[in-house]
Amino acid sequence: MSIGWSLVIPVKTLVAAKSRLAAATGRHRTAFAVAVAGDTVAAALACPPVARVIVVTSDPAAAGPLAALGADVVHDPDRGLNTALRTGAAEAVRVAPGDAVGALQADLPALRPAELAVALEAAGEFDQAFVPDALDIGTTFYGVRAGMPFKPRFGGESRAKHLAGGAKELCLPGIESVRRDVDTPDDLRAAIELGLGRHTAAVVAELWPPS
Ligand SMILES: Nc1nc2c(ncn2[C@@H]2O[C@H](COP(=O)(O)OP(=O)(O)OP(=O)(O)O)[C@@H](O)[C@H]2O)c(=O)[nH]1
Ligand SMILES: C=C(OP(=O)(O)O)C(=O)O
Repeated sequence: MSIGWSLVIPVKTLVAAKSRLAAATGRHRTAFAVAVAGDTVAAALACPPVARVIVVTSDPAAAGPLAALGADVVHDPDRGLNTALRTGAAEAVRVAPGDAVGALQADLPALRPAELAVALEAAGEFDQAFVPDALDIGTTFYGVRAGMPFKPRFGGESRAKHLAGGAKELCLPGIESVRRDVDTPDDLRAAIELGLGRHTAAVVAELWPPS
């Protein structure tokens, strides 16, 4: 039987978000950050093993639209990314102690529910597991089985940190959209190739109207 998952999605304060895309997105930068998080949340909620999505943010301008999509929102204590994730995970365990708990980055605008389901099914085979990002440097997903300690090590070269922490690296075919985080203009081009979700596609159409 497949297991249920609570997914924690961290969204940083919008004034600081997507700084590496500031030049590319201009005055649309915060709308872009909310749209990318919106597509990530919507795809996660559409993934059958996902029982709930818990967004951790201290920014009301992100919390409102993401709650409207169906996410639960937990306030970020603003002590860094891994503290935000642990805060969300504690809420997940409180509401659903029998479910697995995962952290999913908020910058996956091409995320496909079926590909996320493949990754979650594989992750459920291990006490702790992770998905490396498209560049094999960072991490897009880290998760633990119910009852296992949740020890996210995101930030910088987090693929190596998760490996060192004993998490199983999930090297799976067919999960490109789970690995496709968007931090730079090159990342955005690659995500456009995969196919953006509707929120991000709308902002990109504002940025670069079809000629
Ligand atoms: N809640 C919360 N989320 C965070 C925090 N720091 C980073 N994040 C989130 O973690 C993910 C990766 O964040 P970063 O790559 O550091 O930031 P970014 O806004 O995506 O991009 P840059 O500004 O270019 O670094 C994104 O989903 C962020 O929203 C934090 O302190 N709190
Ligand atoms: C924080 C991370 O991601 P990013 O590449 O978005 O900074 C990470 O991969 O651990």
